[in-house]
Amino acid sequence: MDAATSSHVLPHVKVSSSNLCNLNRKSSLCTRSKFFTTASSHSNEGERNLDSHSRERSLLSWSSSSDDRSSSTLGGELYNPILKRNSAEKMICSAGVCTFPGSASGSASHVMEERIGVLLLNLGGPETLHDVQPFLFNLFADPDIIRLPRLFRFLQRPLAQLISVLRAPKSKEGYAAIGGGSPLRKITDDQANALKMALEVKEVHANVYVAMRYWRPFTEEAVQQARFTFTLIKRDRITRLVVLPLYPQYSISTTGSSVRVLESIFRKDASLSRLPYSIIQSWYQREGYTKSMANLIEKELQSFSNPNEVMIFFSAHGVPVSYVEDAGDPYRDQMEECIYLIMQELKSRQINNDYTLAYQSRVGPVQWLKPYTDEVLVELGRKGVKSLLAVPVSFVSEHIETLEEIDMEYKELALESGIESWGRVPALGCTSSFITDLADAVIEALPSTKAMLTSTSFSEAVDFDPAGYAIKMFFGSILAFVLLLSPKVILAFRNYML
Ligand SMILES: C=CC1=C(C)c2cc3[nH]c(cc4nc(cc5[nH]c(cc1n2)c(C)c5CCC(=O)O)C(CCC(=O)O)=C4C)c(C)c3C=C
Ligand SMILES: [Fe+2]
Repeated sequence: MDAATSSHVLPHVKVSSSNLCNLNRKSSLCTRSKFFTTASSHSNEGERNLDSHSRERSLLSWSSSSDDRSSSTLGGELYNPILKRNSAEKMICSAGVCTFPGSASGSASHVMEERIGVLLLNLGGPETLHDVQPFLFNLFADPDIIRLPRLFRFLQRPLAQLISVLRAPKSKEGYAAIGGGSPLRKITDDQANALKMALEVKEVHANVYVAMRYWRPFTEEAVQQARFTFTLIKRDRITRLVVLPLYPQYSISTTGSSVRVLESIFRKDASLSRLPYSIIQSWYQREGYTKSMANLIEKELQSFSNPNEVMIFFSAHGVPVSYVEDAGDPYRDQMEECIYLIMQELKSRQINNDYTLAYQSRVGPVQWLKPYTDEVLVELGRKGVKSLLAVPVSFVSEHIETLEEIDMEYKELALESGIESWGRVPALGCTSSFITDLADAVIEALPSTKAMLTSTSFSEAVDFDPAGYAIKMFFGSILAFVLLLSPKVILAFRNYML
């Protein structure tokens, strides 16, 4: 994982948890009455089995009960949005410092200080052409990208080396065509800053961090790079973390992979394993996202001479079919639901265009999700479709697959196939309605943060590896025995030699 950071130290504000709520609402945040998110505090809930029923779907609502009025140690008037998860569980924020019942420091007798962190997870991309092959190596060395049977896992890295070397020339061409590198890091950093600002507007002061899965400017190993981010999270003494993958839909190959690495780091680190955190597994179903996408589509349709006749062409990054059919990846289901929700939103605005969904960017010899974007474009041209609006839907930043694959390759193919008018919806990037909604998602996820482990002893117990312990004990005993006897052994040896 790569780590770019945008760290702003939280104000040191202490609030007594017995002096909590003075609900003087100043923000639009508090006008919402109902919404839901898909936040989970356990990755294993999310990693392999994330159909819409098994995911934790929590209905949250804002409360403005006057019972919660009080003053804080800061004095003066406070703004305290209270987030209710259920009647027993409340998050209370004051001047950016939030209190949560059930947290170790949250008992009424404690004066506590919460430092909120948000960790954005993204894929990362090579920043120069020189980075392309090592970036591809990191990608293909990921067992969630090339899924080898356990028995053949030892081949993962040699295979990654081979494939990355073979793929690099084609990838380099693509990156060269978009200016010599991926724009992903800059866009993600901008999104991190925008999210921080959006949270500030809602009076939630948070540090926002970025962790990339496969690249950053330094050529370190993924896990070491991630450790860099976590060092910052520890340095900033974050007490509550919301993990927000920048993928609207969950896939084993994206969110699943990043979360797997993140949790393995947490598991091995005593202080991180006690940090309450919550993972927003997917957020394609949020109104803020679907409305923002619909806004972009509506706007772009206006650039056609006959907006009603334009085919809306959703193009999603594909995954191998085996992910969905064998490993239970919810990606396809979520993608279809996502398109449905966006279209519902458009229909509510009397936009009833034809639409279709296809999958792009397949790599390698296996079957990927169908239909394939290139084949559908040719088919649509053959059927007489004249105007087409491409909508990239699996990612919220511009990247090689929008800037090169869609804007260049697919556009050319479409025009060759008989499509006369071509348009493309930009990626959401820092669109304010979208970022504001991500801020809401973060706030909604705060009450469900939960530490991996809760006590030192338990942490030590989980770190305990019986096989390793037995080996260490065995060799340790031999060493101790030798050391104990060594003067005698040396003496005996000397006697023998002399
Ligand atoms: C939802 C988004 C993505 C899914 C799902 C996904 C799966 C996936 N990708 C590959 C192989 C490659 N991906 C590459 C680049 C790339 N992939 C995504 C997103 C998803 N990938 C993004 C945003 C990017 C671009 C980053 C950038 O630099 O701009 C590449 C490298 C580019 C290329 O050579 O085409 C490869 C290779 C697999 C195998 C996979 C699922 C198993
Ligand atoms: Fe990809």
